[in-house]
Amino acid sequence: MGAGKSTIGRQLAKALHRKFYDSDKVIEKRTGVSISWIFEMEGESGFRDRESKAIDELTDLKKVVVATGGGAVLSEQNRQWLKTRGQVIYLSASAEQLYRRTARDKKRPLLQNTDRRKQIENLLSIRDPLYRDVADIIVKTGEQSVQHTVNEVIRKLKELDKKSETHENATG
Ligand SMILES: Nc1ncnc2c1ncn2[C@@H]1O[C@H](COP(=O)(O)OP(=O)(O)O)[C@@H](O)[C@H]1O
Ligand SMILES: O=C(O)C1=C[C@@H](OP(=O)(O)O)[C@@H](O)[C@H](O)C1
Ligand SMILES: [Mg+2]
Repeated sequence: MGAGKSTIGRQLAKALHRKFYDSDKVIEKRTGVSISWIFEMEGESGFRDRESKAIDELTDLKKVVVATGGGAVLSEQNRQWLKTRGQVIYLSASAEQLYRRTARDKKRPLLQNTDRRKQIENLLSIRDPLYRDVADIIVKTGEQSVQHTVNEVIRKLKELDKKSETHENATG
């Protein structure tokens, strides 16, 4: 949360002339209520079920950019879909950066009414290995501008394409 998936994802899609989908927004549009409301009515597990359905559908589309929610990697099935159906970008950030970027947040239920700093550190320590497990590329998001980070993602995606071309040529 606060790494920049929604912000960078939207700009990346623009730059690549692809359609953009944010799984949280898809869920909100579909249900007509907010993510917070879903957490309140159905608990986290109800939200995760809806999220998984959205991830399945969105990762099945071709030539799109998808931003997931930060907890999507908790599901083994979601990780499998992400790994096998597309290229996964891990936008990594320090706990301190995530803390600062979510300072005024009221929309992320997991960050409300809690020691936000501890919660971010805790979630990051559980999730960082999962993000690394699914990621094809990792891009650090620090103090740089959104545009800078988008350019960095595009550069690394090109590198990845080159690598897979070389591999294909070598293996026939
Ligand atoms: N690379 C970045 N540099 C500075 N601020 C950023 C960056 N990415 C996102 N932000 C800011 O951080 C906040 C959270 O970003 P968001 O895209 O909602 O993250 P996520 O979808 O990963 O939770 C937004 O206010 C956004 O403008
Ligand atoms: O990390 C999480 O578990 C969550 C992250 C949120 O999305 P962002 O990562 O876009 O904030 C949203 O899916 C929900 O509040 C749960
Ligand atoms: Mg988001």
